[in-house]
Amino acid sequence: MCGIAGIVSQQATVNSDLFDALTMLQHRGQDAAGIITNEGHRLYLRKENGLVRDVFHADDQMAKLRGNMGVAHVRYPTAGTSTSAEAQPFYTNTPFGISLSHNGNLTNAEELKQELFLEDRRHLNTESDSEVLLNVFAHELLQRGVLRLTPEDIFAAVSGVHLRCRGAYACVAMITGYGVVGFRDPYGIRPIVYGRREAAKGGYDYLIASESVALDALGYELVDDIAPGEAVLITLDGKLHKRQCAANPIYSPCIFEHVYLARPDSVMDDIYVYKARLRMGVKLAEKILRDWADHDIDVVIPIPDTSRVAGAELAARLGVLYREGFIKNRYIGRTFIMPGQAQRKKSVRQKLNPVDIEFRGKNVLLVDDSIVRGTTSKEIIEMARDAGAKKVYFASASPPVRYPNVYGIDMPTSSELVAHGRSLAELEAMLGADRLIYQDLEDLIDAVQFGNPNITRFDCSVFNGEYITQDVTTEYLNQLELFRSDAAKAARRKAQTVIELPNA
Ligand SMILES: O=P(O)(O)OC[C@H]1O[C@H](OP(=O)(O)OP(=O)(O)O)[C@H](O)[C@@H]1O
Ligand SMILES: NC(=O)CC[C@H](N)C(=O)O
Ligand SMILES: [Mg+2]
Repeated sequence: MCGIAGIVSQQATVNSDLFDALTMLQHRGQDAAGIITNEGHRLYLRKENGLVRDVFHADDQMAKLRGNMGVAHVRYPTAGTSTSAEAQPFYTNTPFGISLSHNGNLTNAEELKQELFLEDRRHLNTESDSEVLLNVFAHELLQRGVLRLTPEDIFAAVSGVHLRCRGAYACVAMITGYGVVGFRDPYGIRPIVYGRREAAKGGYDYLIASESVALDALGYELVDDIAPGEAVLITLDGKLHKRQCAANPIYSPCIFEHVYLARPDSVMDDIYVYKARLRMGVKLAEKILRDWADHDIDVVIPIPDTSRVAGAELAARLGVLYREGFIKNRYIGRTFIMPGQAQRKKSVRQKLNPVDIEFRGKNVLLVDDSIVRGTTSKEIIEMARDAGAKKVYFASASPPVRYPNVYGIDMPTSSELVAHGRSLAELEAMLGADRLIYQDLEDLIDAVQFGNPNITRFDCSVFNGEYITQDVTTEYLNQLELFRSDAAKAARRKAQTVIELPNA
């Protein structure tokens, strides 16, 4: 769930707008950030590990990113390694000079790598699936055999990508001297929207981004989502062209965006994330009232940040006090998307501190949006007890996360998921809760789908193990586990002795 952005502007420079867009998307990736811009025949790139504000810390670095068109990225790795060489945007020089930012994860990257080497004669320099995707797009464009591009050529190349790539991809690609194209896989697994802003000298500036919050902050009005399989091209002269490039697109966005990944103030696929989270709170309250009518909950306490919206509504519907019993240190990032378990565990205690008067002698219901590895819930339950709570109940606004994600969330290993293979009673004991309540999957789907009944299915694979692309075999999952478990990643980090050749 990286964050991507692309701008074609009628003004002179896009560097600060891309920086601002990335800052609005920081919650989607904390590992690395990058911006590439284009002026005339030249490209200007800066990418590095770190948060947006650290990567672009000096004014002169920003000033060097020249031009009125560019694409940008914040990374949360799901493939390859987390070295700066795999930070994005990626660049390839043939044909035309193409730069690409990708959110998602390809499920056939290994086969494509072979094809690219053996048949297309293209060189890949990293383990990143995004570099694979870029080279497939580049090869498809090269196959057009033209010197002067037209929108038709770009759309044909995107169609070619849809035929060859499987998995999740929401992308922005910049073709040097020509324009920026945004496209989305035929299932629309990861989000991507576009908007426009009137330019001072006439016409429009266009911004394509992962979430609408990026548009809000920069004064762009949301035009639409890019539909599954669709491509939206903005040429340097400010013209917009769009086309459905997939033969059989099927809207199936990832439901976990609404649970945790996205900001609540984003609207994606016409669904207001904030409202979806309120409805998750309503559904959870209904379940508690249904199954545990004589509950003795004194106070509902959310686990900041993401569960706040659902938690407040849950408390209101139960008619129970809602209190901010945990105070969050605003300088610690999101723990779930941190790279290693040791760092995640330490961060929970650094990040959240209890206000003990809200716990002392009370039966508290702690609410979180999800329980994934159990890092947060286990620590928090212990902290609530230490703060003097009489009973500690725990509710999750989503169902148990039991299966790996292969579409751009780094949950590759079922054994790392606390709910995998465990019953409710086992989980209660393991996490140390007096009672554990999970949202039912049908209720979660209802809560999200209510915002846009036209979407008839969601990717819920982390909850039900059904992978909508239908190409995810046990063998693939085993390979993924071997390569991307916390232990495997740590070993690779240690063994990394090669001097990097940054892409571009
Ligand atoms: O079971 P776990 O493996 O701990 O993962 C789940 C937790 O991680 C996320 O919080 P995070 O700190 O990433 O971000 P937030 O501040 O947006 O809630 C999520 O909101 C849960 O609190
Ligand atoms: N989370 C993502 O979208 C990751 C994008 C890409 N697979 C990478 O690892 O860089
Ligand atoms: Mg959280």
